[in-house]
Amino acid sequence: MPRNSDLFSAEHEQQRLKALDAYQILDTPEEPAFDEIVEMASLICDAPIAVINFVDRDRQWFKSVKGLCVRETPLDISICAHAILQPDLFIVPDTTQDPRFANNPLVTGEPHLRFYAGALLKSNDGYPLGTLCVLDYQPRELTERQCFALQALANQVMAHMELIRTHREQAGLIRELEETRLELSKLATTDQLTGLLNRRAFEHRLDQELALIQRDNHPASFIMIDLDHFKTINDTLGHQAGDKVLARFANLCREVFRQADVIGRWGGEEFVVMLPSSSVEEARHAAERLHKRLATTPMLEDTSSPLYITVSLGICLLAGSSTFNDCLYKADNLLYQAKEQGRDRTVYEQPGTFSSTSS
Ligand SMILES: Nc1nc2c(ncn2[C@@H]2O[C@H](COP(=O)(O)OP(=O)(O)OP(=O)(O)O)[C@@H](O)[C@H]2O)c(=O)[nH]1
Repeated sequence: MPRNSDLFSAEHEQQRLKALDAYQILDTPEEPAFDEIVEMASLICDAPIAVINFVDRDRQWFKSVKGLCVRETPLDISICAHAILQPDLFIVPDTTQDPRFANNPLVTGEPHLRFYAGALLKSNDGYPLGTLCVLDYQPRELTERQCFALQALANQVMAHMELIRTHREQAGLIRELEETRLELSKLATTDQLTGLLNRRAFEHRLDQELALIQRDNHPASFIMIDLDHFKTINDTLGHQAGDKVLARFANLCREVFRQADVIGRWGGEEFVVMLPSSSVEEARHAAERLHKRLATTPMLEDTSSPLYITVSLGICLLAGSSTFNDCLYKADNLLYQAKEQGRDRTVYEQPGTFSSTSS
């Protein structure tokens, strides 16, 4: 809460302007709620001019105004700038008789203001932000009841501004919560090292695809991929290098497979891909692309010699009659065969038999 002795200090002025900025009221459009208060002030005080006005850095700005056709005036001719330095209602019965205002251009020229009464608009931490004021073209006074009403209306202006501020802050909090929720849901579905879907999210996506397949009967293909001799990479180059390889491999998969294909990290050095509306033959083509790319793309380049890897794959059909576990079992079996047959190859399901292609 500012002390009276602080009222003229530069530091107090800085704090006051900060308090004003916090309401984000300056240069906002006219609003009926404020216009009605101004209308009531004019009516109750029987004054032709009424203004809700805020004292800014080098201007006074009118949120709502009746009886004048401007929305701001320079600070050096502002009567309100004097009003906000007073602790209470500021009344100038006759401006021509007050040495502070007798030469003010608003008094000596248009609109020839003669009477001023301003009630403080105070922030909730006590800073005077502006006034609700009434003005007249002739010298006069306000009754005690009018003074009371003017201050009560000024308090209503501030109560309304507090409400707007609280709404804005709440909206900001809701936005932040939503962002956090999205972030958390991304974390819950993403494998941190590779940025691919994690096992749980992949399973969920595959269940959805199975439900679709059961409806429209367009089978998908499922690929299980395992990096060959990955343990050797960890053992010879370290776990960190192993991590780099996994991340690089995930990026390569993103490039090799189509946008519509769903790629996940099943765990360790095992990856899974679901290719919607694709035959095993189509999946096999994608697998070939992967083998070829791996043969020409080093996974690590900052080693003594560039590191290339190979992978083994199992491909099966994901048909409407399958369950996820059937499919997993089949693909795992096919992958096992690929390893058994010497690695760096794809074994794929053919009706009734399993077939293998070596890369
Ligand atoms: N760097 C790293 N290594 C991992 C991660 N997850 C699993 N591994 C390692 O992956 C290796 C897998 O080894 P194995 O299951 O023996 O398989 P492999 O060496 O690839 O041999 P084959 O699959 O038979 O070709 C183990 O050494 C695990 O510690 C990981 O997130 N980062």
